[in-house]
Amino acid sequence: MTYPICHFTIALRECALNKERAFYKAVSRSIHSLNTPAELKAKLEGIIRLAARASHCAVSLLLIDAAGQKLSHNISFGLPQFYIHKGVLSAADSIGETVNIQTTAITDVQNDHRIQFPQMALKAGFSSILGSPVIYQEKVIGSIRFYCKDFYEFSQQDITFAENMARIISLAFCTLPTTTTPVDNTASMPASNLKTAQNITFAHQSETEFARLLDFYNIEWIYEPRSFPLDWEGELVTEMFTPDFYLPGLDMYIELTTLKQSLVTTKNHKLKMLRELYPDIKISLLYKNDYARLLSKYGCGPLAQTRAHGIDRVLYTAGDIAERVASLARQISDDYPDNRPILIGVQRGFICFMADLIRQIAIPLDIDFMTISYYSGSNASMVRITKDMDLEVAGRDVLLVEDIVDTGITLNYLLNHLRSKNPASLKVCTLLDRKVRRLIDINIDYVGFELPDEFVVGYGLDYHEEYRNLPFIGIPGIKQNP
Ligand SMILES: O=P(O)(O)OC[C@H]1O[C@H](OP(=O)(O)OP(=O)(O)O)[C@H](O)[C@@H]1O
Ligand SMILES: Nc1nc2[nH]cnc2c(=O)[nH]1
Repeated sequence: MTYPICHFTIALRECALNKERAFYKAVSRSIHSLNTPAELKAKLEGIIRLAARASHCAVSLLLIDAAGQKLSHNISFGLPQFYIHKGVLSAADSIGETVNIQTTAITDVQNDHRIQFPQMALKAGFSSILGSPVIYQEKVIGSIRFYCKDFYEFSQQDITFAENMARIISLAFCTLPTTTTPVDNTASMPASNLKTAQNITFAHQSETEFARLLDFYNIEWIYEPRSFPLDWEGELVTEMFTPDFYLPGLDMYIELTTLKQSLVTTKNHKLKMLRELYPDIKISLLYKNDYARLLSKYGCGPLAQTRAHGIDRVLYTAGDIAERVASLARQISDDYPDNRPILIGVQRGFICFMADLIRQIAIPLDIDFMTISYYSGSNASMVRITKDMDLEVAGRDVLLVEDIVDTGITLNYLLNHLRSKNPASLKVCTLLDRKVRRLIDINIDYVGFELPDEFVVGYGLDYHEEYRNLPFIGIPGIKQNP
């Protein structure tokens, strides 16, 4: 099918008049891509990439599943892997563009009830989101979303751009046979259909390897996100430089280099020019051996890598954890200014968390421990205490510290036990909260991270007693025995 460009002149003019050439170029190029013989997926990837580059946002195409309930990231650019796989998004409870059939803006994701994974948005550093519905055969089939790092009041130009890109995506779907509805099927898609280092076409092997390392460590990256003009003849750009990667977490561009001396010399020259022309831009030229140095800034590195044998990917780096633990410790210090709480740890997974937490708490406190074990009762798994606390709890403020709350069975049992000892107050602090698996609804006062539905190890958590000493929390490659 061929789309005459004149159909879009109004949209093009709107963009051209309203905002930067970047929007105009992205709309124009996306329309042109519709008429190329490329496959649908390649066209959509191109359109999302153009939208991301023009808007300087991470951009994702989310599609609704066949049942009309679940919304999943299908093609995205600039989103970290943990954010893409963060868990099930309910189409009805999500930010609403797919239900209200209109472009929807959220300017502060941390304080908006429509955001289903605020912790993940916080970790990814997103502050504002703009979503516009994608309509196919008069039905909303998904949405294009723009994720901004800044708190941003989206302008009419941004909204017009999002709507135009959504319309172009709808038209791209028109190349499907008319009997097919383009619903999300990412759950059943092989992993290689998702955007990872495995399915981007990189120019060089070293870039593929570097992207895999970044994916492994869950470090957000964007491939070739921006070209910097370096030389001009009049208005015409005669020399450009496109760094290989941008790492939003470090606000740094990375250019990888091979050992070919001729290329290194040219790249060094271009980098020198770039630094002179754009002094605020941080860029590094990396040799292969420099990767480790860079990764160590994230609290991971060669040491962690060797110990991480069998880990598929890192969910929270040592740096992420340290940041969250410090923030929880600040909250706890503020909440118990005068009354020396007792922090109770539950053996054994709590060990790293509690050790780090108490060292960041700025008020006097006591610590104590309990050990529990599980056994099979007549028709269910039961918990029992094999080592109780040593300190007297009556009349004291008690804070129970857990590494993870999953079904809530353990916590429920422990809270009932502690309540019977008449503490003055009883609160719970957990590093990880996997709400999706909850069987007993319990209020948790301090939560480090809301965990997606993944079995995790590291930082005290084990799989058959392995991995407790990893400095990060990751997802093991093995399937967990229930
Ligand atoms: O919410 P629930 O489903 O009850 O699960 C939570 C429990 O699981 C973990 O312990 P685990 O059994 O892994 O033992 P460990 O602390 O010795 O690693 C954690 O420390 C909690 O006590
Ligand atoms: N190691 C580990 N222990 C758990 N206990 C309950 N959930 C988990 C988990 O995800 N990992």
